[in-house]
This record gives sequence, C-alpha cells and structure tokens, in this order.
Amino acid sequence: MSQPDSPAVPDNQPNPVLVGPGLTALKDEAYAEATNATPSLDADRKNQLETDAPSYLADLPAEPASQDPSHLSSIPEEASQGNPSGQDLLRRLSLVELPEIDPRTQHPDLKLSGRLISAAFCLPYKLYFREGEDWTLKPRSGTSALFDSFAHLASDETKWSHTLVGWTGEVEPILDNSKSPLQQIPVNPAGKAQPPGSGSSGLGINKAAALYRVGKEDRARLDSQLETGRYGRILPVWLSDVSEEPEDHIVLKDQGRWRRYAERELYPLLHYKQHGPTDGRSEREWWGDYIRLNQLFADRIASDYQEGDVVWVHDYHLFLLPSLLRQRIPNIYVGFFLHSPFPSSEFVRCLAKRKEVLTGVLGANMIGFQTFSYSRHFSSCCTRVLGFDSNSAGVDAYGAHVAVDVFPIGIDARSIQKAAFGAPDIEMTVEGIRKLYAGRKIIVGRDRLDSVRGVAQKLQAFEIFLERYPEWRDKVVLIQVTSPTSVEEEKEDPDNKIAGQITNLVSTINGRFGSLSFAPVQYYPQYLSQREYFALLRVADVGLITTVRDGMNTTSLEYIICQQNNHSPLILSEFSGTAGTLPSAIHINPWDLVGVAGAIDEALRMSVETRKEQHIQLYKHVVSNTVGAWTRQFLHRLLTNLSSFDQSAATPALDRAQLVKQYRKARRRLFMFDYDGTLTPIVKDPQAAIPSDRVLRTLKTLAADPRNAVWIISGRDQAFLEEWMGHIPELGLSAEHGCFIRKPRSDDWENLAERSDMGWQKEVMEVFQHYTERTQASFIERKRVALTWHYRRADPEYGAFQAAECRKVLEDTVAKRWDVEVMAGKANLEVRPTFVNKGFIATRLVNEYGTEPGKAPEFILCLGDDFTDEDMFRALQKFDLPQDHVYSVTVGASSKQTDASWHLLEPADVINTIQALNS
Ligand SMILES: O=P(O)(O)OC[C@H]1O[C@H](O[C@H]2O[C@H](CO)[C@@H](O)[C@H](O)[C@H]2O)[C@H](O)[C@@H](O)[C@@H]1O
Repeated sequence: MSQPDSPAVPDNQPNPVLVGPGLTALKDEAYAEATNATPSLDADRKNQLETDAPSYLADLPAEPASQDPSHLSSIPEEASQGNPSGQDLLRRLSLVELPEIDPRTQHPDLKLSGRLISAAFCLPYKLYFREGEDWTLKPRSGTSALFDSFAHLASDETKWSHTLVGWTGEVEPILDNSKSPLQQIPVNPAGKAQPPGSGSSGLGINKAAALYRVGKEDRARLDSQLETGRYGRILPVWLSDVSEEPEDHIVLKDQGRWRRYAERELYPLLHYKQHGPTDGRSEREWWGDYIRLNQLFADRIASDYQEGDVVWVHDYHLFLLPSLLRQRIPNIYVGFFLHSPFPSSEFVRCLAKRKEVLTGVLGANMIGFQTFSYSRHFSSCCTRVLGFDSNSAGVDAYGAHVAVDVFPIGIDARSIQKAAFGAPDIEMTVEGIRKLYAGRKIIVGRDRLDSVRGVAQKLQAFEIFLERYPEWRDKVVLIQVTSPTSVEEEKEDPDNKIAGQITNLVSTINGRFGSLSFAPVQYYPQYLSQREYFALLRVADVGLITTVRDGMNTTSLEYIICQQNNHSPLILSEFSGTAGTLPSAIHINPWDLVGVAGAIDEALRMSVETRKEQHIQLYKHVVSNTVGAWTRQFLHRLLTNLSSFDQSAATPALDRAQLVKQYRKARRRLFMFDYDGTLTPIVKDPQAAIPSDRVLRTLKTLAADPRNAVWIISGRDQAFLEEWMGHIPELGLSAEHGCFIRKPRSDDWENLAERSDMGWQKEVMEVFQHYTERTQASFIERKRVALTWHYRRADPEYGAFQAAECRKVLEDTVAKRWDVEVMAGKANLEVRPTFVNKGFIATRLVNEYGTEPGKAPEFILCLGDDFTDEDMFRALQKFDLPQDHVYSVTVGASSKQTDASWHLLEPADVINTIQALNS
C-alpha cells in the first residue's frame, strides 16, 4: 500500500488547527514518549486487543483462511438474505477454511527449507537508543496491513519460520530527563559537541543533521531484543556510509537520506506526479544512496540465507533488491510485491533510472500488484522501455520468465473488529461523538496529508454539496482528520502548500455555511488514538474517500468493519486501488466535484434496505480477503509458479563440452545458421542489423575447415546476404526462407520459386498497405518473393493488435486463394510460398553433406531464434540420427516453446560457442 492510513500511535503530532469538541487534541509527546517508553508496546497492543475482547469473538478461528474467494458461494443462504450481524458473518466465513501451505511437504520439487525472509524498508518499530541500555521499541505508524502480514507469518497459523529484514529507520536518542536539552546534543564527526543552536529546532536538536555512533555491543543488544516477537525473528539493517570510525562503531548521519530517492523520485512518479526539471545533482546523490541501501539489504539477506529459503521483498524502496540477490545467489526464490500504484509507461519513461529500476525488480520470480491495471502497466513498461516480451501472465526477461499477478491486500479483520468493538472505553467515545453531533449526519474522512489523497477535492466537493443541496445545510457535518505525511517529498515542501490549501478551504466553507454555534467542517490535522479513530468510523453516516491515487486504501476496509451494525454507505474514489475490489461502494471520480456532491446526497438519502444490501457485499469482501488470506495467496501463487518453471520442462542450455567433443570426432560437419536474432541482435532498423567483424571472422574461420559445410539460412533477400557475407566464398547462402540458394564457392543463385505464380504478391501488398497507413511507423519490406510487414517501430501493443488483425485478413483471403503461408515473426508478418521453407533446405543439406551418399554428417549444429527456424528443428527430428550428432539450438529463453533440443540466451553466446569450436 502506498503508505496506507493507519490508526497507529504517533511519534510526533502537530498542533490541531481547528480542534472540534469530542476528540482529544494531542500534544507533541515525542520527548515524553522517548524518555518514558516501555521496552516494547507489542504487549500493550496485545493486551488492549485481547483481554478486553468481547466474548462473542472467543470461538472464532484466528483468520478466515481462504485462498480463493469462490468459497463465498458456500456462505449459508441466510447470511446474505437475513442480514446477519457482522460478527455472525465473520464467524461463518471463518469456518470455510482452505488448507495452509506446508512449505516442507508441498512442492517437494522446490526443496524448500521452510524459512521465509521478508524484506521491508523499515522495521515495524521506531527505535530509541541510549548507550549501554536496552533499546526502546515503539510501534511504527503506517503500513499496518504489511506489519499484520508479518505477524501472521510469524504466528502459529502458518508453518513458515519467519525472519524479517528491515532498516532500523531513523534511530533517535533517548534524552536524559535530568539534563537540559542543550547538554544532550549529539556529537559532530570529530567527536566534539555541536555548537549550541547549530541547526537546532524544537528541543535544540536538528534530528535530521544529527550524528550518532552505535557500538557493537548496543547493536548486539538490539539483535537479541529482536530475536523473537510478534513478527518473528528480526534482522535489522544498519544503513551508513563506509565508516572511518573504528570498525565496531556504526555512524548514523543524515539518516533521512536513505529515503530520498524512493520518496522524492519514485513515490511521486508512481502516483502520477512529476516534479519540475532540476540540474540532477541531488538526484544522482540520492540514487547512489538508493543503490547502497539495496546492496546492504542484499548483503544482510545473503549472510543469513540457506538453500531453499524464500525471500519476499516489499515495495518501491527495494526495487533493486531482487536482482542484487539473484546476482549473489542465482537460484534464489524471490517474490516482490508493490504496495503502491504503478503508472502508465508514459510516466515511467520520464524516470532517468527507468531501466535500472525495471531490471532491478525483474530479478524476482514473481511480481505482485494491488490491481490488474497496475500489473498491466508494469508488463507494458517492460515491453516499451526494455523491449522484453510480455503478456498478462508475465515478462520474459533475460531468458527467465517473471510471473506478474494481482493480489489486492486486505486487513486483519479480526483484530480491527476487536479494536473497534472491544477496546476499553470505546463505547463511551462513540456515545460522546454521537451526542456532540446529535441531530446531524456525520460524514467522515481520514487521510494522510499528501496531495494524492484528494483532501482538497473532498472539501471542494463538500462545498458544492452544501451549495447545491441547501436542505442539508446545518444538518450535516464533515469530520476530516489528516495525519501528517511520512513521505519525504511532501514533508520537504517548504511552503507546506497542501496544509495551507486545506486550512483555507476549511475556513471558506465554515465562513460560508457555518454560524457561531456550528462549523460544518470539523478539521483535525493530527494523529488520532486508535480508540478515537475507530469510534469515528463507527459513528459515521457516510465514509468519504476521494483519493486521486493510491495503492490500497485500508481506511475504507476498516470503515466497513466498523459499519457492521449501521451499514452506512462508503463513497470511494475510482482512483483508489481498493475500488476494484469493492464494487458495492458508491464509486466517484474525485475530479468531478459535482458528481461527488451528488454522491454525498445519494448516500445520505439511501434507504435502509439498500444500505444493508451494499454493506453485506462489502463486508463479505473484507472478512474473506484478509491480510492473512492475502499473505497465503501470494506465497501459494509464488510457489506454484516456481514449480511450473520447473527446469525439467525447460529447454536446457547447450552443453558446450559435449558439443566440442563431438565436433572434434566428426569427419563431416554441417552448420546451419539463421541470421537475424541468431548471428546479430534484433535492432529497430533491419538495414542496421549488419554482422560485426567478430561474427564475420568467426564464420570465415569455421568455413575454412574443409570438413565443415557452413550455411546461412535466412529470411533476408539475396542482396542483403550478398552484401554482408557474399565475400566469404566458403559460405553457403539461402535467402528468403529457402526461395534462393547460393552454394559455397559459387556466384550463382538458384531460384527455387522460379516457376511459381507471384500473383498473390499484389493482393498481399494491398492488405499490407492498408495496415501501414493505419499503423504509424510500420513499413513494408519488399523482397523478390517474400513480403514482410514490419511494426517494430510502431507502438508495441497497437502494432501487435494490428498484426493480429492483418494476419487474420490475409489468412481468410489471400491464403485461401493462393498457396502461401502467413508467418508471424519478430514484430513482423511475412508471406511466402508454402512449397519451400527453411525445413526443406535443412533436409536437402543433411542429405547432401553426409560422409557418403545416404549417410548424414556426423555433426550437425543448427541455430535459429524465431518461428521460421522451427521448421529446421523439426526437419532434423525426422532423420533418425544419434542424439550426440545433432544439436538443434534455439536462441532465447529456456522457457520458450520450441522443437529445439537446446537453448542459448543471445547472439553473443552463439558467437562464443563457434569460437570455442574454432579454437
Ligand atoms: O530468418 P532471419 O535471418 O531471422 O530473418 C528474419 C527477418 O529478419 C529481419 O527482420 C527482423 O530483424 C530486424 C533487424 O533486427 C528487425 O528490425 C525486425 O523487427 C525483425 O523482424 C528482416 O528484415 C526480414 O526480412 C527477415 O525475414
């Protein structure tokens, strides 16, 4: 989730601007918390949730363990008709359990160790430090669903042994109450106290600029404090520069810098925000830190890794980690989940480091997204930015298939239920708020103060609502709570533009529609306690979420749990990742302010029956798609994918040793090389795909051996082959997929299509021209016989779409009248007569180059990369030759569908292989 809204306890709170009655105005308690904090708040949270849990929850299983929402069909009829209470529904859904994965016994092919290592940017705790003492751990606010997932993995509900690897976060010192703040300032790099007042703020300490040293013993103490707990074993990652200090000390300096690249460059971009141009200097520095941060994570994981471990990497701070891990441990099992949105490739293209970021994450075996559209954008980016083949199932990257899938995250419904209905004093708080607004409808909004959360749009829409529906004036109150942003990019806004804009809007609305006794907008720019937060969600008559972009909006899910008795409607932005999973909410476009105003009116007037109906659907979703179910589903899919990438089903990499051995033994050898994509890499312009000197030299040497017959069998025309390879007389050339042949040491070309009627060409040209006119940047390559329509330079998705249509038209018309084949090549469509193909040429050559008539060569190496080369591979299978005499090799991924027996990744490997034979 993109820094989701969480009701967690704050570590600092600003002063409220307009504090409405009924909610506590919280003061800045960071100092007090730091000095008086308990060793761990986990116990507190647990107590709060469990000791006071209502008895009706006692017999509930911990988690509805669904892996498949289809189990909802098994909900008893009355559950949906009779409008059961939320607790009933939760209880019934909980009974529908699917088996939990046992990593040690399931997927035996993967030889799993049973250990799962989660990598998340920050630990679930904020750390407070005083030399020589136990560390103080306080729950970190935000990303609550993710932390709940870790807790689930560490619980008895799963069979994984869970380890969490995360950055310590910005470590803060515990200040000594007995000393004045100025006596406690941190040291500068030379070990001297910083001069009083230098960069100071608040307590006299500029935390961002401060420098702390953490010794070996203190770090070991933290390790042992984190050895066990709610989230399993935790391994903290210490982010620091290469230190000049004695080795056993880590220097923490400008700790916020580790966030900068991710939160100033990636976060805005992922949320469709682009900053203005800069000189790029700071970005380069941040990028350096980003690489180092990812490397330090990789080091930490690699040092703990055991064979068969599964690593699950979370979110955009760690985009590079999957590839860094794979570099260190090639066969590692890695899953990646992006909690934030993923934008269209048009946005990603703007990122200077787009290639590094995309290839970094493609080191994973599977990449998960919150919604289908985010996953589609990602796959499309890999095609457009990196040129990789992709479809909705995944991306083929560097010879590996990376699965891409969708997993909308959920919440821990059970613990939210307990907190919202079982926490001490919550009923009193609920009653207190109700009394305060008695006689008025309550609309509730709770967002982080980021521009992408759409709070400004919400207020503007509310103003229009009061304007257009005057009957509601004085009868409706909007309670809007905004917690401070935690994202660097927004925090650093020097003018605090959003905050200013929001307070202005609040004042305008209250000025226009309020009175001395009532303000229609109650605005609370502060953290709420958990009790106040849930009480607020419970009393709402409407929940209003107008986010302009988010990965997953957990507030909307928590609201649904809180509304299990009232069934108040939820108005939800269609730009929230949650919208797709909550079709029963009232969907709005936050940019259509009049539409939002209308939706508020509709929600307030909704009949009791409709509200109930909608709520049941929403509630079913939330309690069956919990964070536990999400966790299990992700891992289940990852392991299934890993099993299906089973290497026994894949084409093996060419065994060079065996190849060389047979080559040396053989008296007659035949080589058949395809050209494009085999001897040269695929490039945008066909005329630019010329052979390198190295390729020519290697071929020449190979063909110079009298035992070798070396042929180039290509779709290219005579002119091209002659221009670039014609000067090597020992080479045999076959052009246009076998239509023309030039034997070694000959200048004459044999035309195998001589007697064929070329009437079809005119018809094909007409169809090709039709599609060329309609597909920008596509073009026709006219050869003597074959015709090729290229769309590599066109928009890849549109080009492929047009090619599919064009192919169908040709197959339904020309191919029915003429004896021609329509072939889909690499970003091209080709038409040629059926009577000849590369397979036909291969058969002819095998028969021609034997040691004696009727005997095949003792060594055959045949290489090609595309569909047309498969004809050669199939032709070779028809000869009953000893296995170690024939090497059919496809150039590309091992996962590729092919009739070849071996694979090589790319043209460079082909040349290296031939060189190995030459040496
Ligand atoms: O049989 P081949 O030697 O592999 O030739 C097949 C076709 O290759 C050429 O097109 C392909 O390569 C181009 C250069 O890398 C690339 O721009 C294009 O997108 C590919 O389709 C060639 O232009 C065709 O005539 C060949 O039939």
